Amino acid sequence: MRKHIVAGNWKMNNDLPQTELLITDLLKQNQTSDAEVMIAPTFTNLWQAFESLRQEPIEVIAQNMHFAENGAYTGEVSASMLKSIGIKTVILGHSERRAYYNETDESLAKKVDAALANDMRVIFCFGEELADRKAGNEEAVVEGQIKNALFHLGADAFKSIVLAYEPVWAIGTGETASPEQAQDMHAFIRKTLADKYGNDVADSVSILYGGSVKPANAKEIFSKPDVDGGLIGGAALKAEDFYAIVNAF
Ligand SMILES: O=C(CO)COP(=O)(O)O
Repeated sequence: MRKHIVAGNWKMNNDLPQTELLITDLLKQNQTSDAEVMIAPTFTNLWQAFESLRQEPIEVIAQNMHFAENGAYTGEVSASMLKSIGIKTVILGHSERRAYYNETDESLAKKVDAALANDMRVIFCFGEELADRKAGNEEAVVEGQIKNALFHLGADAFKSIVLAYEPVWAIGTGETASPEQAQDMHAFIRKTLADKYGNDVADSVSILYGGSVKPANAKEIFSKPDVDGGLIGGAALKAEDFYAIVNAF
């Protein structure tokens, strides 16, 4: 059975007092589903969030990291630094990082290696832009992003990889992929994995959907057989909405 995962990507939202308030609200919610729940606050609040949730079934994860262990990389944070405060999972390759910070398949491959070398789990994000979909190139784009950043790995490494399909045109726009579009792409991703690594690996990797998931559409999206969870942006900033999504499984 693949794990169901619902992860909240808080992006550059919530200062420390707001982070504490939202965590207090999250802890008032009731979980009725089997999903693993994660939140990704910004770097400055990771330690506080981790401490507040140490005994709770909510994992605190990071939004990004550098591929180097340490050195002259002003403004960056390494895997071992994250690990030293208890963080075990990192989001890599978010489309905002690709678009605004020049992250490429090549730099992401190095980040994935650094995370795995530090025994961290990776939520690897990818997805096509609107122009790609309009041109009918969405599968080729997604396949390229996965192959270039991940296909140097051995099959065993996929125990520590979660995939997150986030079509860029659906992020923060209010426009979601239809449940059928999400299912079609997730099935294609699983087939791409199966062709390279075999069915055992393909069937064991959780594939999350991200892009304007809301309480109103989560149930239908999560009902699709190849959708194993969600990476949630805007709706993760309200505890009731986030748990309505967590409980949509
Ligand atoms: O980018 C996302 C999660 O990483 C999705 O953001 P929204 O849910 O705000 O569309």
